[in-house]
Amino acid sequence: MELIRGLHNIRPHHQGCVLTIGKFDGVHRGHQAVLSNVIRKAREMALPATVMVFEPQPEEVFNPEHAPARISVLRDKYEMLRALGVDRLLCVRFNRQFASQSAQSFVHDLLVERLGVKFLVVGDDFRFGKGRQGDFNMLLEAGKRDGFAVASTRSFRMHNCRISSTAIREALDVGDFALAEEMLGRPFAVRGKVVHGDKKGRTIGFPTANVFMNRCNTPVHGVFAVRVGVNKQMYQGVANVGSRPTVSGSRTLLEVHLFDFNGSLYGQPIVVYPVAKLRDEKKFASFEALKEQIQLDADAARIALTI
Ligand SMILES: Cc1cc2nc3c(=O)[nH]c(=O)nc-3n(C[C@H](O)[C@H](O)[C@H](O)COP(=O)(O)O)c2cc1C
Ligand SMILES: Nc1ncnc2c1ncn2[C@@H]1O[C@H](COP(=O)(O)OP(=O)(O)O)[C@@H](O)[C@H]1O
Repeated sequence: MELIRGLHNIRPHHQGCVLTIGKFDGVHRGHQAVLSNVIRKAREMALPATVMVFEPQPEEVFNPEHAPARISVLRDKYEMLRALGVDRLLCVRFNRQFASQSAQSFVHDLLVERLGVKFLVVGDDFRFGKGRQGDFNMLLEAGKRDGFAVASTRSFRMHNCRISSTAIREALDVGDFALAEEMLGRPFAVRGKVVHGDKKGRTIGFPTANVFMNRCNTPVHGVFAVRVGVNKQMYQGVANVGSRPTVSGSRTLLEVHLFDFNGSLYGQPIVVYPVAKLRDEKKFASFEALKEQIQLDADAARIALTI
């Protein structure tokens, strides 16, 4: 899959595509259904299946305090789209200047002139351009004029519920990882590289591999029983996602203690699968009290992992 990073990297040979535009946060089963239609159409028309995403996402620019947590960071999205068979990922840098262009110019200058779209798939509630003035009907009109077809996606339902990134975030928030997995079509995971911390964990018998959380914004918070993939091996463990109020931490970290493991993980990529939520993070009166609680968490995690 080709990654086109920014509009300035679109070249004349990128003319002609079957295109879909969206956030694709989580690349869940609803997204997967849309993408498989895009790919089928692209193969039929002998054109590249192209996905346009915005980075950062519009809410993160306009309303950063209230932007929803990401289910998948761009890197994970890239991997999943590639695995599904998408040919090109166009990642548009979203900022106020980009957002201020008119709906007409977005369609005509970008979609038609530069990308040469022949078939466009968007949700029927898709809005775009300055003041969100562009909508599905405007795309249909433009398509008649400029020679491209437009199709809308229908909601993908499961147990009579619409699968959505919001529904998945809600499931993750309450620790319903089985439901999140059903909607995602794979288990939810947090990935990252192990960084150095304060070296306090080892002094209480719980060394923890620390991973920075992207954008300090994650859909899971608290203490979890987890499975951890390191170097093609799976371990069990207990993890905390939070800001560590007891030791006056600030930025959000994932910290994971692996059971029955003794070695160095610094610099290694790890993948952490939460299995059960044990409790919320809290501030303890002393580090000693926190240590006692972590021992209880570890015991509870071992039990949760055997069920
Ligand atoms: C299972 C588990 C639960 C934790 N719960 C909390 C908590 O409730 N509150 C808190 O302030 N820190 C919590 N922590 C974070 C500890 O403060 C942290 O692991 C310790 O300070 C060691 O940090 P270091 O890895 O940077 O040395 C938890 C850590 C683990 C592994
Ligand atoms: N069972 C284990 N679980 C997690 N990390 C471990 C384990 N055993 C050894 N380590 C190593 O110890 C480091 C964590 O020790 P810690 O004292 O908490 O230091 P830091 O503050 O740098 O995370 C990990 O990054 C990893 O390299």
